[in-house]
Amino acid sequence: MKFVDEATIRVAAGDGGNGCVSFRREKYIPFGGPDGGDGGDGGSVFVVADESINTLVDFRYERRFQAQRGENGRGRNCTGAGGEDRVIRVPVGTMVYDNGTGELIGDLTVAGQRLKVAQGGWHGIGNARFKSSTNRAPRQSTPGTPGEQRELRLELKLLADVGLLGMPNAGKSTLIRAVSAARPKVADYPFTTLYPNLGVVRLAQHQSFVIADIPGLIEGAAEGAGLGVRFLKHLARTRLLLHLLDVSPFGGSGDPVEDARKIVTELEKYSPELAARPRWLVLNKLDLLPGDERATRCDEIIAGLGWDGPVFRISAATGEGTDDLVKAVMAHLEQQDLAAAADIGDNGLVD
Ligand SMILES: Nc1nc2c(ncn2[C@@H]2O[C@H](COP(=O)(O)OP(=O)(O)OP(=O)(O)O)[C@@H](O)[C@H]2O)c(=O)[nH]1
Ligand SMILES: [Mg+2]
Repeated sequence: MKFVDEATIRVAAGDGGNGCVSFRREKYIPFGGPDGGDGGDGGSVFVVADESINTLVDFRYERRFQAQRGENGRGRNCTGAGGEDRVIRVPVGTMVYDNGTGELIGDLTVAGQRLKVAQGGWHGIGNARFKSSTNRAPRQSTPGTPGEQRELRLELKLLADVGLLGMPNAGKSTLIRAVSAARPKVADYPFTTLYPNLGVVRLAQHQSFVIADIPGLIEGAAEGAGLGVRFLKHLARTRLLLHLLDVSPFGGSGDPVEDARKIVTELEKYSPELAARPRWLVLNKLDLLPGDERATRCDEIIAGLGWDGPVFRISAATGEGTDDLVKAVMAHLEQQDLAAAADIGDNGLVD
C-alpha cells in the first residue's frame, strides 16, 4: 500500500524587461546622445521545503504560480527594476518532476532547501549601450527574453501525523470521512476496514495534517486475534493518537471502560514506545445518547478509566464536535513543531 499525495501545478517565471530607445532632450543641447536604459531581469520561481507544511492539499486550490516580470528600461538611462521571485512552499520530502518530460528536477529532503524551477527572463539592452564611434545615435535596443514556463508534478509520500485507534465499529472510518475527503467504507459490522486509509484534513492555507484510519483492534490482537496488530506499524511515525470509544448504550461490548482498557493493553504489548505517544480520548456516537444522559455517561467513563488526559466528545456521524477536535489536533501539531524547532536551536545543531 503506497500513500502518495500528488499535485500538478504550472509555474511561469517573469519575462525580462525590454531595453529602451531614448535620446537626451534638453533645451540648448541640440544633439543629446542616446539614453535608453536596460530592462530588469524577470523574477524566477523557486520551490522551498517548509517543515510547517504537511501535505500538498493546498495545491488543489492554487495551481498557477507566476513570478513578476522585469520592468522596461526608460529614458535618462533608467534601468528597469528586476521582477520579484516567486516562492512556493512545499512539505519536506516533496519530489519535483517536470510533467512534460517526466524528469526529476529535485528532491527536497531538508527544511529550507531551495530549488529553482523556472528561470526568469534576461533583461533587454537599451540604446545607450549601442553607442559607438561610428554610430552616435543608435535606434537599436533588444527586448527582454521570455521567462521559463513549466508544468510540474509534485509528489509526497504521506506519513500520518495522527493515528486512529479503537475497536471495530468504534467509528474510525466515519470520523475520517467527516473530516477529510477520504472515503473509506463504513458499515455496522466489525472489520469493515481491512487496510489502512489516509485522509488529509485541511483547516486553512498551510494548515493541514494527515490522519490514518486502521483496522480495528480486539483483545488478543497482539497474538494475532482479529486482523492482528500489524497495521499498527502505520502509526509508527504519528505524533498523536486518537483513541475512539463507542459510548452508545449498545456500543462495543457494552462496557466502554473495559473496551478502552483492552485497546491500551494491546497497544502496550505491541510497542511500549507507541503506547507512550500523546494519546487523546475521543468519546464517539454521542448522538445515540439522550441529551440529559450524555454528561453523566461521559463522566462515568472518564472516571472509570481514571483518565486525566484530553477528552473530546463527538458524533462522527453528525459531525458534532469534530471541528473542535481537528482544530485542537492542528494546534497540538503546530505546538510540537515549534517545540522541536526550539530544541534544535538550543542544541546549536541548526542556526
Ligand atoms: N449514530 C452514530 N453512528 C455512528 C457514529 N460513528 C459511526 N457510526 C456507525 O457505526 C458503524 C461503524 O462505523 P465505522 O466507521 O465503519 O467503524 P470503524 O471503527 O471504522 O470500524 P472497523 O473498520 O470495522 O474497525 C457504522 O454503521 C457507522 O455508521 C456516530 O457518531 N453516531
Ligand atoms: Mg473502519
